[in-house]
Amino acid sequence: MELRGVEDYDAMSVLAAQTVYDKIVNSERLVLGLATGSTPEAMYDHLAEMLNENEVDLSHVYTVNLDEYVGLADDHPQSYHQYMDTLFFSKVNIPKDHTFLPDGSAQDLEAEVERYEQLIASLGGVDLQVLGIGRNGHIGFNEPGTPFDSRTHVVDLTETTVNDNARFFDTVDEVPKQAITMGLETIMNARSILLLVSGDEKEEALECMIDCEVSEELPATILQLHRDVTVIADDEALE
Ligand SMILES: N[C@@H]1[C@@H](O)[C@H](O)[C@@H](COP(=O)(O)O)O[C@@H]1O
Repeated sequence: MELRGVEDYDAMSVLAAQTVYDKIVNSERLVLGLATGSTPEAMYDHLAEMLNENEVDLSHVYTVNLDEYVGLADDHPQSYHQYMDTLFFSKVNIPKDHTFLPDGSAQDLEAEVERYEQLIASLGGVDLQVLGIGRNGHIGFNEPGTPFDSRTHVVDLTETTVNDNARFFDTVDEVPKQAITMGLETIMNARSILLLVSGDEKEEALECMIDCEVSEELPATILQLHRDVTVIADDEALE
């Protein structure tokens, strides 16, 4: 695991964007795993700017997102579909039919998780997976206790996660209580992982991800077992 410390949120975002940019321009074909949440927001901004300034052709890029809330339609303002459209896809020219997220409004959720896992496999797996981390050490929406051999699945969100994400909704009651997420094995199958961590509220989760014994109770500790993880963390998260 390579740990790169940077001064602040913006420095983290620029370095992350540069890392993804380099991978895009140096690949003949690339499957990018993408994350949502507040952490990667500025990375998407910088990345879109770099790609547009240099008029980079993106026809070789495919994207698969980590997760989506259950029960929110694609056009719901707080759905991850909307997040990705607003913050990234609408700003760059990745072909529309190359971008994928789980369908949280699917009637048959079991069929949907199976479809999504198959889709990732049919793309040839993820080359570079961008990740954030929850305060309780979750990655994607894999909450503490999720089996390490999990594939894409439906999860019940913990109270901590529901409360943490309530800031994006009008009231906490509007936060969905379930989500579809790539599983821990799905994430570990990515050839490279880029984990972004910012802010003092993530300090404990980061410290534990690096130093705690690997345990299903602390999902992010599984990353200690991956061969190619780069962590970009800012001073507040590292202090
Ligand atoms: N499902 C997302 C994760 O993918 C994200 O990494 C994490 C941290 O979010 P934030 O970056 O807003 O702190 O929680 C959310 O629940």
